[in-house]
Amino acid sequence: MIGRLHVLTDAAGGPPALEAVRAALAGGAPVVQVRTKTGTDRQRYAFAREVVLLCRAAGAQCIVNDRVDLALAARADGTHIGADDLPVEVVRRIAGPAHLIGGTARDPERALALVAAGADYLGVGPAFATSTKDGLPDPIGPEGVAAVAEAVRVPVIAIGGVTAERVPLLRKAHGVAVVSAVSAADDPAAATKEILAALAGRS
Ligand SMILES: Cc1ncc(COP(=O)(O)OP(=O)(O)O)c(N)n1
Ligand SMILES: Cc1nc(C(=O)O)sc1CCOP(=O)(O)O
Ligand SMILES: [Mg+2]
Repeated sequence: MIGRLHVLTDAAGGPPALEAVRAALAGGAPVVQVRTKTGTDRQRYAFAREVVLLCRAAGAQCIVNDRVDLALAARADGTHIGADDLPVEVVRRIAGPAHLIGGTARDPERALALVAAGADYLGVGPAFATSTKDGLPDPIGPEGVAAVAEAVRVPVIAIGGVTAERVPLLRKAHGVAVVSAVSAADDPAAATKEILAALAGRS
């Protein structure tokens, strides 16, 4: 089963992003997603592999965004697949049954298609407005997240503008994914703990 808090690395990667990963793991993050958008494949592989090793030492799961080849090369636990990446059924064929596969869904229809294709969990958003990623559609709100969660049997991870204060609004989600709430925090370990406490306090 996928963990309830996914801490996504800052897209720039490199030593500052690794520091944030160390802090998030120290704060108890159960899942780290390697989300790099720049650099050579060699650099991206090296970064992913370092994160995998840190996660392994901390007992956390490691997911690689976009690229199943990097995920397998770095021996990550899974891959998160977006609309422009290889199709989920192809990733499943390449990666095998034990590999965790997440897919991005913004509505129940897409969510059902991703699950039918073999997704183990769904990232659903943007739950709230965010400046971390350009070109996103309007926020779907907690109601949009709930509509997807009610349509599928796999865990739904809400993403986009999620903060510890907003976690109670996302009652139907299995968990949440964050970038800035941890990586831009003054104290990323404390921020991670705060989000975990908010998740634990929902039920
Ligand atoms: C948990 C989770 N949910 C959604 C996303 C977004 O993925 P994607 O659509 O591939 O967009 P990028 O992150 O690649 O910009 C995610 N990464 N994680
Ligand atoms: C990478 C990403 N994907 C989203 C989606 O809705 O698919 S929202 C998002 C950015 C999440 O960053 P923050 O926690 O700083 O808002
Ligand atoms: Mg992606």
